[in-house]
Amino acid sequence: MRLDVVTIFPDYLAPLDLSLIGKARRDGILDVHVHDLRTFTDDRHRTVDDSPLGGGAGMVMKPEPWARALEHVVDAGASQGAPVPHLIVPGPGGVPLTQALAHELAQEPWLAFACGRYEGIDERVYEHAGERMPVTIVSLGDYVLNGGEVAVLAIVEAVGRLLPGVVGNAESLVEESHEDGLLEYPVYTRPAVWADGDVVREVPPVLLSGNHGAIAAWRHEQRLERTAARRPDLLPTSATTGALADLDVR
Ligand SMILES: Nc1cc(-c2ccc3ccn(Cc4ccccn4)c3c2)[nH]n1
Repeated sequence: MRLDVVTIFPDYLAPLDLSLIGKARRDGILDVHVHDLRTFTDDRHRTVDDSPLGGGAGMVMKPEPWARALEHVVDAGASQGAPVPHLIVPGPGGVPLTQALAHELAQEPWLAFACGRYEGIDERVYEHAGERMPVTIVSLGDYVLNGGEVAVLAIVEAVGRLLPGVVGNAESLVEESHEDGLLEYPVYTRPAVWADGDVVREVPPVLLSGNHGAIAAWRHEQRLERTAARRPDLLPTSATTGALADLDVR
């Protein structure tokens, strides 16, 4: 998979050289290109922003540098088995990043990311790009960041780890939070008895029993309990189920 990232803070994407994503790049699973938006300015001050038309606080990112940058990305990556990338633009008003969306994006051969800053990017950039490639605005959640770079790091990690060969043991991707609608079970390792100062902390005995059926059952119960306690919205409510049954809704 090819990834192109356009940003005014290229160094913000340095973490993509580290850990599993960095290894995926070295293994040729990911091909990441980071572009400095200021490369595509045409004035000696390398201006990327201006005051908002219609007034208001802050600054807005100018359209021309973005149009030039996206044209460069399309031209540079044309040999990707896809003529254009799917452009992902992080924004507080986007569709939520979910595990399902991460799986969808992991099927694509080429993603491009536009990292906005200031109060956002001139709306005509989305129109211009949308006439040339698929564009999706993606939100990490209902809070406001200062720019798109942190969101891109999160999206690249969520998508990249789903690619074959990135995570050593693919089984570890299965019983994770949000993969099958339940939160993950608690995990433990040695020592089985931890002398934490004057407190002795033991692991649940079932985990030491060697009874794999009992361990699996305990872990599933833990997932149900945790989900009910922390994310009841993820559980099919009995009331909802009842109502649907009453309405005979298929
Ligand atoms: N889930 C998310 C994503 C973002 C995000 C992504 C990109 C940009 C570019 C600029 N800003 C700041 C800003 C502030 C006010 C209104 C609009 N944007 C961003 C915020 N915040 N929360």
